Amino acid sequence: MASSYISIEGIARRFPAPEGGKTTIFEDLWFGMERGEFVCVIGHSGCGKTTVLNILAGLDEPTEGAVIIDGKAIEGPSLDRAVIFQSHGLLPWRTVLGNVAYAVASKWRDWPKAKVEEHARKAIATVGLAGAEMKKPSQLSGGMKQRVGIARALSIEPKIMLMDEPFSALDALTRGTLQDEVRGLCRTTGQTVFMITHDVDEAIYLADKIVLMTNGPDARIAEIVVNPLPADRSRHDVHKHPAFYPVRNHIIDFLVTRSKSFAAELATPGKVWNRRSPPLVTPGAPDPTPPLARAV
Ligand SMILES: Nc1ncnc2c1ncn2[C@@H]1O[C@H](COP(=O)(O)OP(=O)(O)OP(=O)(O)O)[C@@H](O)[C@H]1O
Repeated sequence: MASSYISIEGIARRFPAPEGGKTTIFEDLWFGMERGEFVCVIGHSGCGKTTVLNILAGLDEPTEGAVIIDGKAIEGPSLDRAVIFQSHGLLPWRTVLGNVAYAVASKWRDWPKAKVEEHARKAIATVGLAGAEMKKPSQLSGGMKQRVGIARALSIEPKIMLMDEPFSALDALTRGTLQDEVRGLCRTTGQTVFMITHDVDEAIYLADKIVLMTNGPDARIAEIVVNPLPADRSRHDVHKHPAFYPVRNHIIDFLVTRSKSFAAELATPGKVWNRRSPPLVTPGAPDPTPPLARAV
C-alpha cells in the first residue's frame, strides 16, 4: 500500500444519525492509485463516493484512517488537486478569462497579469473555447461552462484531478465530445484522475480501473475492475472490442444485484475477499479473478 502514489488507508466516515448515535457511511476502506492512472468509481447513490472524493480533495476529513499522497498525509485542500463538480461553480460576474485567470493567479501569486492571462488563454484554447474569453458564464451553454471548469482545473497544472460526475448534466453529444477531450488531455498530461460516474459506458471508455462500491451504509469496495480494453481505444469503436460486453455486463450485474447482496456473497464457501486488498478482476479474461490479485 505504501508504494502507491495515492494511498487510501483504512478510512471511515461516520455522520451523526437522526435518531442519535452515528451512521457509518463506510469504514476500513483501502485503495491505492498509481501516478497517471484514470480511476472511475461506480456505486449506487448514497454509498459515499462524493464523501471519498471530498476527503481526497481535503474538503472533508475521515473519521478514521488517512489518505497519503506521494508520501504525505492530506491536510486540507491543495492546488495540486483540482476538483471538477457536476455544477461548474464559475464566478458569474467574471468572464471566462477572468474565471480561469483567477485560478492561475492563485497558484502563481508572483506572476505579472500579462503572464497570468497568457497562461489562462492557453488553457481556454486547450478546451476549444478560444474566442469566448470575454464571455460571461450566463452567455455560455452548459457544455461550454463545463469546459471552462475543466480549463480552470487544467490551468493550475494539478497533479491530481478529482471529478464528480462532470458530464452528467450535459446532452449526449456534448458529453461524448468532452469525454474525448478529457481523455485526450489526461493521456497527454499524464494526469492522475479519480472520477465518480453513474454511467457504465463512460467508465469503460475512460478508466484504467473501475472501483465497484457496494450499497451503503457500511459501503465497501467489493472489487476493482481492471479495464482490458486497449489504451488507444476510441469512443466510436469501444463497444466492438470483444472484452467490452463482458466488462459492461459484469458492472451492470454488480449494480443490479451484487451491490445489494455482497455481504451474503462473502459468506459463500471459498470466497476470498479482504477489505485491505479488494480483488482486481478482468471480466472476459481467461481467469477473471486471480486469487492473489491485489489492489495495491
Ligand atoms: N454532512 C453530512 N451529514 C450527514 N450525512 C451526510 C453528510 N454528507 C453526506 N452524508 C450522507 O452520507 C451518505 C453518502 O453521501 P455521498 O454524497 O458521499 O454519496 P454518493 O455515493 O456520492 O451519492 P450520489 O451518487 O447520490 O451522489 C449519504 O447517505 C448522505 O446522506
